[in-house]
Amino acid sequence: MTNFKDFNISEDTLQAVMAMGFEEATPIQAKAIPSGMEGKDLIGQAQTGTGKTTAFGIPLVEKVDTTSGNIQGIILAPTRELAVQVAEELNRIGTKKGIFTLPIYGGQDINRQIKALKKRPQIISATPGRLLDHMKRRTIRLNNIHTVVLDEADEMLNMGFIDEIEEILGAITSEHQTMLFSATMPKKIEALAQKFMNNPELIRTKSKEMTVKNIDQHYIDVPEKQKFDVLSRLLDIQSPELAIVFGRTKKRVDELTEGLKKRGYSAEGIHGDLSQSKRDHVIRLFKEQTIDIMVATDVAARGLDISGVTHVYNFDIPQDPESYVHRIGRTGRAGRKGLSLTLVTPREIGHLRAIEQVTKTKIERKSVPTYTDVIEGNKQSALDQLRESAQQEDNKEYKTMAENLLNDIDSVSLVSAAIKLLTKEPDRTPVHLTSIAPLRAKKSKNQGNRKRSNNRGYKDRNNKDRYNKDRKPRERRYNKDQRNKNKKNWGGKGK
Ligand SMILES: Nc1ncnc2c1ncn2[C@@H]1O[C@H](COP(=O)(O)OP(=O)(O)OP(=O)(O)O)[C@@H](O)[C@H]1O
Ligand SMILES: [Mg+2]
Repeated sequence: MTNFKDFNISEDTLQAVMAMGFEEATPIQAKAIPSGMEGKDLIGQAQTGTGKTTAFGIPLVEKVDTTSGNIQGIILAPTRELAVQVAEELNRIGTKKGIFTLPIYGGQDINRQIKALKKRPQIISATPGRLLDHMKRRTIRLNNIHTVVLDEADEMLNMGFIDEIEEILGAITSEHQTMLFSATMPKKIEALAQKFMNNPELIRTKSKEMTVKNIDQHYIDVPEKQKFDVLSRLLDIQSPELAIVFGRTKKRVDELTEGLKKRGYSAEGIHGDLSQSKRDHVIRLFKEQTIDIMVATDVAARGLDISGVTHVYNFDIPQDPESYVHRIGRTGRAGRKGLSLTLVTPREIGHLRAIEQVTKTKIERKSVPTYTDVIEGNKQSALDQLRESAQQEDNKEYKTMAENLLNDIDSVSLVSAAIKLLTKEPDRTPVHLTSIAPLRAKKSKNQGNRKRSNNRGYKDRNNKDRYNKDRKPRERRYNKDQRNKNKKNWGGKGK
């Protein structure tokens, strides 16, 4: 066990970290903070949700010269939301020292960013494209950089950001420390490390599996055409507090979101074709728990730390094991429990096995929940609801009516009728999704090098806002209490 006091860090930073509620350092923090503070180049790999941000955040903040208003540290992140989140965490760590981290990302008005830059941030947390834009306009200069962090380094390569990254790293001529962090470090990272790092120390936390143990991982073998009904049933039975549903393409995410709304769930979608304001709005609704379900492409697979996500559903099996690891890693963070469920069509079983092999995890098979399972669940919910209500004191005004009724009808018949009335019928509103082809298993060594593909939802162009911003999410058909029960077999999270 390592306490933050054991690191040789300033009182200000120590206090800031205490205020964040951290007591002990996580294993990656215990290893990476001392090396990082020595100024070594390092590659840090640790499972999702284990505190990598603070692992690089503390050494970075500690190195900043507070008497200077120059930009001294750069963090590169693959998505805008992650750049923002990392900046927020760095601002918490640096608050006592008075260190300001500014997020810089595409989709936000560049003039607004130029204005914010006048406040002299010492650290920038950026997506590569927009940072380059500022470098070209000379609104950001990198001549005083002493620390560079690549968060989710492998994903930035996957997304085809290699040219941008090389251009940015090549432009930093001052002596600097470079740190790479991710839960997955495929081999292709080595080339980047060799080119831009100085004898990097490889820091890995010991564990056989690539995924955290506190996520129960399941899959269901189901034909493509039945997937949506199965997802609806799972949502009814498991009644997740907060769930992310991953779909393969932007179109898929749009269709899934509409389908879920049609059936009365409170869901919103997020992908790279939406305007930044819409993306921000959806993330906010989800964080505030105004909506229960966020439907997303892989744009939300990496790094996002939203507390309270209990369930991750892979409506479509992820493209590769790395994507699987990161997607399911949106739950089970900071030691909490989580559940993931992947829908796999019969021809994709080989692909699932490949994921199991690379991640060294066993994904447990579950059978397709039946319509009867849902009804049984709803009956149980109705019963629990009745029981709870009966125990409350505020039913007095109904007592005379009840007594009169009981004079005419026997009590068993009466209670049976009440349960029947309270039992919700599952919503079977027809929903049509465009079919997509199954994914084929591929060897892990051929993975990666994906071009920045339209399907993965990262492109900044075509920012169409397909949703009416003012439209409120529809009320979910079942209230949470009703759906909270009967999840023993399904690992639901009742309150
Ligand atoms: N020492 C600690 N004690 C308790 N909680 C911590 C500690 N360090 C970080 N956390 C919390 O753990 C959560 C996950 O941290 P973080 O987002 O840095 O994980 P990560 O390893 O970067 O995950 P990912 O691979 O998904 O990006 C955050 O909510 C963070 O505040
Ligand atoms: Mg992270």
